[in-house]
Amino acid sequence: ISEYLVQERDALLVLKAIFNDPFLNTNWTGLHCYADYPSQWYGIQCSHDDHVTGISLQSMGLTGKVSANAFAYFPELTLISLNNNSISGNVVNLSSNHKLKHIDLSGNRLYGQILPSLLSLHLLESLQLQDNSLTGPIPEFNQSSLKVFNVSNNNLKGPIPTTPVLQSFSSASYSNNPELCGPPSENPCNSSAFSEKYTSDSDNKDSSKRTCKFATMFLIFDVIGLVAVMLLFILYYKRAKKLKKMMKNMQKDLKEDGEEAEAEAEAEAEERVVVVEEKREENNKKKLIFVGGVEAEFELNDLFKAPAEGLGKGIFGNTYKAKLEGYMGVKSVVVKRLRDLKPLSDEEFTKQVNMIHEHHNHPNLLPLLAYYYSKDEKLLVYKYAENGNLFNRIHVLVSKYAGEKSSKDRIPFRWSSRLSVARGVARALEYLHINIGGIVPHGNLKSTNILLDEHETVVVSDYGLSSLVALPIASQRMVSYKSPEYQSNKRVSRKSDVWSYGCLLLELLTSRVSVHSAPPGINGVDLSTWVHRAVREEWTAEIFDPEISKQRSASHGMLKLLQIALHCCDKSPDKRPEMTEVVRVVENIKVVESEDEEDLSGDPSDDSLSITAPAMVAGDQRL
Ligand SMILES: Nc1ncnc2c1ncn2[C@@H]1O[C@H](COP(=O)(O)OP(=O)(O)OP(=O)(O)O)[C@@H](O)[C@H]1O
Repeated sequence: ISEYLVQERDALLVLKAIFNDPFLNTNWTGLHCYADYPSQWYGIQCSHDDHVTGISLQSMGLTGKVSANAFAYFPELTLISLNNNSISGNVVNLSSNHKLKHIDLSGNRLYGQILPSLLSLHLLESLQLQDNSLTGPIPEFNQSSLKVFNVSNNNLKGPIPTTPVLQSFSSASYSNNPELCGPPSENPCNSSAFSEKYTSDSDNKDSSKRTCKFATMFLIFDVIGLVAVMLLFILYYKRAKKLKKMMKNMQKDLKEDGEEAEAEAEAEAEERVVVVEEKREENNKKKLIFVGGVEAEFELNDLFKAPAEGLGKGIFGNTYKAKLEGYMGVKSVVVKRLRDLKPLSDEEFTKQVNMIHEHHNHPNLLPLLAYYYSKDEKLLVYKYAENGNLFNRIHVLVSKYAGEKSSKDRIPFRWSSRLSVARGVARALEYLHINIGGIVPHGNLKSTNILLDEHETVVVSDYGLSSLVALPIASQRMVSYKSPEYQSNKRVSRKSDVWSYGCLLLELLTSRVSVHSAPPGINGVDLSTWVHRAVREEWTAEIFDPEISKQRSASHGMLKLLQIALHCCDKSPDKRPEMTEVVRVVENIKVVESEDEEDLSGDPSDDSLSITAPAMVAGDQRL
């Protein structure tokens, strides 16, 4: 392979050593960046001639101090995205990466100044450095290509340069830098601490007087200093001879001592190796614990060695799909690397996990296969759900025909499939509410946690984990904590799960993303408010996803499900139904036999849904 590719591979290996991440340590093993074998270089994008073009390692809990030239050996790099890690060091020198278009280093622990060398990146389109500890002034960015810029939540100082490009961004791009001033920030430059440094004209006279005084004082100090240095020099000269003699003796002693010290250091290093070995052995002794009668078909090492694909980062940490080929029964498994948990002892963790697998035996709950616990690593291993999650099924378009890029569509998601999802989730939630104690049995019911297995059976994931999450994180990220009761009196209960179920039903019926469970970066709608508004403003026919609303024979069932959804979403928890009641009503909705019966006239205003829905929403929503 060419010298350049070797250089790039070596630079990746340096990064690997810096991050020292157990997953990357086992995954980054390729000879060099092959476009065809991305799994050997997780997060690395390669060009067709095998150069590194992108480094995309977001939210992986990476640590380590990145050196200034860590990226200098990737001349083809167009993207660096390391956001939401804990990487420290200065903002790296990227002046030799002329092709860079996107830099996202936000949410790390970077410090020091933003390097002016970034000004030489003429193709730069986005620069995101927010949520770090950067200091100093903002360089005068003026690349016309720059469309996204964010340096908020740092400690940057001084006036924002008046270049047209920097002035075109909103104040949000600069917020929370107390010593940054001038437009577009909301902090005027003549105020507060800033004014002391960048003095106004009226202060200039005073300051020049002060400068004069200081100059005289400095002159006196200089003279005194000079005399002192001369005296010291004479003293030094006198003692030099004595010192020379002492040095000679010392060198002799040192030589003898050095031999002894070397031997000591060697012994110390050997001792350290033994400790590390012992620790490694201790970890190895801890094995994957298989639960629920699952046969131990693979070991921890197999998981680490298996080709892995990142599925995403959730509230508990990163989730990977690992392909274990050659094992009977299980082909792919999902590994959740638990991070950001409440501090837990081995016993507490095991108790919680036992609670999960003791109750996993329900056809609509995703079974836990195994778990692993050590001080540094906590893993949960689940069965891989072949047909993905409900969020993607509802919202994501896929290529209709392989190879035809323009023809994109959704996998058909007919009324009967949606009804069976509503039923499966209701049954799973009822089971959790009846069988698992605790205040919030699920706590995070949303469409990315509803999975479809190889038989299209709906399985709910992430149950039994809510009590592992610390309250500040739970209140930011878990769906139950978005409920009206948590907003008003900071309390959640099983009824918060019922509310989440109502939101999920509305997502299922409308095919709109719910604001309460939208994945990061995706905007959603407050669906309950939106449905009520749709009725009030008489565009009721638009509530339902056209894909199902044209199945006219199912309209009664759809209205019934909408009624249940709104009842579950009632602002007052006491007025919401129990899940047992919900299951009863959802089970009673008739499955329409013929799915082909469609209203081909395409006139939505003629739909019975638009006549019945207002009465239902305005009137009694009880089940
Ligand atoms: N067993 C599984 N089979 C298939 N896909 C899964 C499985 N478990 C999780 N996923 C998918 O992997 C992705 C990441 O999951 P993860 O649970 O880490 O985060 P999340 O569901 O997006 O958020 P949260 O942690 O808040 O629930 C999601 O898209 C999820 O649907």
